[in-house]
Amino acid sequence: MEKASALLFSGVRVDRKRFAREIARFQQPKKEPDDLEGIADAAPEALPEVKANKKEKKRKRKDKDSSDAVEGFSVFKTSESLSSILERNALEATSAEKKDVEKEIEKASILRKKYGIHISGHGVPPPLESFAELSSRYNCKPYILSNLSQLGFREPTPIQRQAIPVLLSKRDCFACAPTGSGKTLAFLCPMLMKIKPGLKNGVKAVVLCPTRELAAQTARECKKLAKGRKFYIKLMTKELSRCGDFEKMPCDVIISTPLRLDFAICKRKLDLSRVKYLVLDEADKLFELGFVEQIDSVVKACSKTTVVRTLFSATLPETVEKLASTVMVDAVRIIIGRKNSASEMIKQNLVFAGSEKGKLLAIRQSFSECLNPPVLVFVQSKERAKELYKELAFDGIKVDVIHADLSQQQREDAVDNFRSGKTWILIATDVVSRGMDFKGINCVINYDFPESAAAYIHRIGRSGRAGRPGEAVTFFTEEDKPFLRNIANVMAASGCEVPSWILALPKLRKRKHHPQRDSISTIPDDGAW
Ligand SMILES: Nc1ncnc2c1ncn2[C@@H]1O[C@H](COP(=O)(O)OP(=O)(O)OP(=O)(O)O)[C@@H](O)[C@H]1O
Repeated sequence: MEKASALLFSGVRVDRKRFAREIARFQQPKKEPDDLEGIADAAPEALPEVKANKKEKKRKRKDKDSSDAVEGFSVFKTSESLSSILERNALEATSAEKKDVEKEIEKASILRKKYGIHISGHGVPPPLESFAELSSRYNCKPYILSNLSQLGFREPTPIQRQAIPVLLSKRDCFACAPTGSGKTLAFLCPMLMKIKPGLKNGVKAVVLCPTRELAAQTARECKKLAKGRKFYIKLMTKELSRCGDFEKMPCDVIISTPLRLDFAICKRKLDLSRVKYLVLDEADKLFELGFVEQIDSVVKACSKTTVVRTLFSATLPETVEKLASTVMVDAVRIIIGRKNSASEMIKQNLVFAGSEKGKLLAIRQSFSECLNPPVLVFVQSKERAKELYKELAFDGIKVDVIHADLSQQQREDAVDNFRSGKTWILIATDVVSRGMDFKGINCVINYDFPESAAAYIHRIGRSGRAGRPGEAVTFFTEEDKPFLRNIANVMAASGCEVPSWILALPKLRKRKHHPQRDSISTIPDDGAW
């Protein structure tokens, strides 16, 4: 991660000469009563960071949007929240006004408690009580409310209640909420409310996702929410990134993987200097080494001083927060429930299968006894995905497979067929473990033990979405045993029963588990058949 940190944002710097006056202003000591609010509401593990943040220099951006592009990140921004109004008007406010504001703060605090919302950062705007507040508080255009209603979304989910007001007040934001809890809408809704459609001003918003499938899904969701307004929402396809004429093409929102966007920036001169809104979805994945250079390039290209940067994921390790905080300005941190935990809607089980052969027997037996499609089966590599597919297809089950060796069209078909019910069982590598919203998956089977607790949380999070119940079964063999504890901790934290001997296993320093496994085959290795 250190190497990543050195590489990432290496080109970023603030023009100190140019912003000398502002820097001097913000270096002056300033009373911050709102931090107390953050501490009171913060999740227990967030507290040390809140304290640490207090010691940091507070940076603010200019009040008004400015199209001035600087190389690097800037600097000033003010959010007009209740708490900052309280601070500003402390002296003049009448006692009646003060009481009103105090009441509002208390109301916000009660709402946060009710929905398990933990925040840190100063001057955090109160959560939404309902979607109707989008218009009463933020002047939301009717088309968005009408689209929300058509999508059947009656109430905001907890992450939407808090993240939408934070992003509408133009604050940078780290958001961590369970899988299937509506994070996509939490960043798309304020994004569409904040930008204006039209040919002028080029690209206004960028959403980065780690896989093409997730980028395509997010683009579709964005179009649904934007229905009725003439937004140009572009999914960055391979063809577009290689041949797109971005100077002529109207484009308000780009949704892309890092590689394709970086390619378009470098080779097709895609101009992102007027982007107002940058989302890194599945941020912890994007901050892994393979993506770092491309993320750096995109972040630098989004050079508008007032760009709002936001990171979303169901798992946000501290290392990622630390790295990202070097580029975030005056950010708000939102955690729903417990940080880095699995959705409580999923019933989780561990199954000892002994050996690789035992796993094949166990999955066959479970499908023959009770197959309740749709079922998603994860394996650790594309080779193993192909092997398991051969075995199960031979059993005459409606099974399909998805992995990185397939063409784009084959991957899209696999996803579509699974969504439409043509495929009952989808065997997959981790290409679809994050973000994919396959509605109504009944069971996720971790045929191969996941490489980490984070991978486990995302994989099983393909079921139990949007308040529906789900189930997850994880096979383990002798060689997986030393890694059981990490997963068992996640299970216990979300209320599942775990045998005590597993929780008593020694802690492991090694985080990732990628064992060499025997191939998946019914044919014995000794060739006796
Ligand atoms: N307010 C809402 N009311 C009801 N359903 C909602 C609401 N917001 C989103 N949903 C639905 O919840 C499901 C999960 O949403 P989404 O895919 O955004 O989850 P997520 O938190 O991003 O999950 P992941 O961490 O796996 O990416 C989707 O089917 C979405 O349509």
